[in-house]
Amino acid sequence: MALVLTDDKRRLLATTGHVLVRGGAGSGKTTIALAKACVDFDAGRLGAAGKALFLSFARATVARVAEQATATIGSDQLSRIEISTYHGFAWTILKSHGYLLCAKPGVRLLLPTQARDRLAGLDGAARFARQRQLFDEEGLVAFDLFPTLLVELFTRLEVLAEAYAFAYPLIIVDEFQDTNAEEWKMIFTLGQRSRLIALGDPKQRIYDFKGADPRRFDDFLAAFQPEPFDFGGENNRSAGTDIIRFADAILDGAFRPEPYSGVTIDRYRGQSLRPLKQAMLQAVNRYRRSPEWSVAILVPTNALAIAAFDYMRGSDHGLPAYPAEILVAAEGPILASALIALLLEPHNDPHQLAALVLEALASFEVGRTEAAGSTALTKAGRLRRAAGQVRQRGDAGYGARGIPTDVRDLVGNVRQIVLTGDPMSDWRLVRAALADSPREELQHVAREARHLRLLQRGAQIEGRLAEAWRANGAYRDAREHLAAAVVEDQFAATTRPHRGVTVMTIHKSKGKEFDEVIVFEGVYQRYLSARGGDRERSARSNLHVAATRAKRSVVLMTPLQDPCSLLP
Ligand SMILES: Nc1ncnc2c1ncn2[C@@H]1O[C@H](COP(=O)(O)OP(=O)(O)OP(=O)(O)O)[C@@H](O)[C@H]1O
Repeated sequence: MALVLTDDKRRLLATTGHVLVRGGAGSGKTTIALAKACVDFDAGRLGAAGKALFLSFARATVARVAEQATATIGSDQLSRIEISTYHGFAWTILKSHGYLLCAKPGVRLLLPTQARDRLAGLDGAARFARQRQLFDEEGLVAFDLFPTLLVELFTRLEVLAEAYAFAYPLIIVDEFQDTNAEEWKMIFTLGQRSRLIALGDPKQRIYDFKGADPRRFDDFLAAFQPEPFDFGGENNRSAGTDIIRFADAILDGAFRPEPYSGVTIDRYRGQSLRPLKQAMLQAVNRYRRSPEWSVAILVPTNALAIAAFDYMRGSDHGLPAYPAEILVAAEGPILASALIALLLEPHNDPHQLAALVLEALASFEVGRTEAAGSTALTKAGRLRRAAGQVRQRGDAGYGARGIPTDVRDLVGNVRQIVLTGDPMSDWRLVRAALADSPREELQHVAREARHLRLLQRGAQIEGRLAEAWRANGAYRDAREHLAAAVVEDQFAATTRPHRGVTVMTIHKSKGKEFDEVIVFEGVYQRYLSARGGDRERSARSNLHVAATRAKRSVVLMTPLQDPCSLLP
């Protein structure tokens, strides 16, 4: 790619202080920031050993940026640019120095699945207080606590802050519009010693519910007096189309009467996913002969993403199976897999195992969705009490019927299984035992566990289990092995950029780009959940982000029987 430089972009490359870059989707913010890092390196502004640090939220964004960088930047320059997620960067520091802030000799990550369990039912200040308590007393670090702890560490240990500033004299903060108050404090702290380049697009703010705030740009201007740049409507991603014009019109509803090139609105009939699959197959057909291409299916909810993914890969509805990939929050599958791992481990006492299964079921109930409702919390409480009964009273603790007795039967059946030492087939045997249970809750676990492949670490988990078997002739510590692989997965610096067809939620698509984007809503899983106020603003921003991911064309699908009112 030959870099096209406007006068403004040239001026940016020559700055020596803090910089704020605003600009629409695809206006080239990421690209110019990387070019700036190279210019600073060449001009000796990074010092003898300093690097430019590029911080982003999503791992796939990082992957795309890295790939882009590799294609356009020399290897000596590239070695002086470090690309990471905000979380990955903070964790690198906290895992080695976090213990200095708490009473424990070391710190451990509180995985999102565990966090959902241990923080269930808590909101706002109460949730934060509990996270703090888990850190202070147990050395457990929740993701939400990362920025706060990093600020504390750098404030108390100036020498550490100095060392990191020496290593990273230039820090580029991407997707600045979506930073919350704690993340902003972290950026503020980093900016006391390093030069900052903040990149953001107010129109792409889609994390209000996690504390993103429209005033963030003013905060930055006031705190750092950066040189401001605005690349406004420059469009490098979908040049030659009207995609950006259309996406901007989604924000205020002011659509023009003429059609928008590159944009199709498809009001589909019926309630099934068939029209979506047909649209996907048509898109694939258009790109079949290109060596590399990407099509994204973007949907409003996690559940719809999983349903669409299964539908794309299945063929029982008469359309050919297509090998799509998926990108969703994997908490449900991870918790389900933890339960299978537990059943794979050697246990002498069946009652102890049954109690652990009941507790794992409780964790699954509260942790598989983003925020557990009161029914799930009550049910989990009941399961935990049942686990206590079984532990205390053995056989007499199961009661006459209900989940505990089905768990007892499950444990009995699993103990009959002769494990082979081949992790994949043993895993499937245990999963089948769950699927065969008459109890819906246990069948649900089996269904969720099928989606463990959503995690990039399947092969690694298998390798670790195989090693455990070789060493012990049993899957000792299977849960630990699974957890270790999940931790690595959380911070895997570069997942590959997407090729072929990928299904994901709109939120997951932030910062990415694809040749073609199909945005789809079901009859019940809607883009817009309620008219007016914040809900409507956020639905408009989501659709804006979704549409602007496309390089060549975007198809927006909505049910004919009740079309989305935000579309023209
Ligand atoms: N100056 C430029 N010259 C040529 N191509 C460019 C230039 N800037 C960006 N591009 C291309 O345009 C596309 C979008 O650029 P980039 O990802 O930097 O935009 P962005 O503003 O960061 O987008 P978003 O906010 O949507 O993440 C990329 O494919 C990139 O290679």
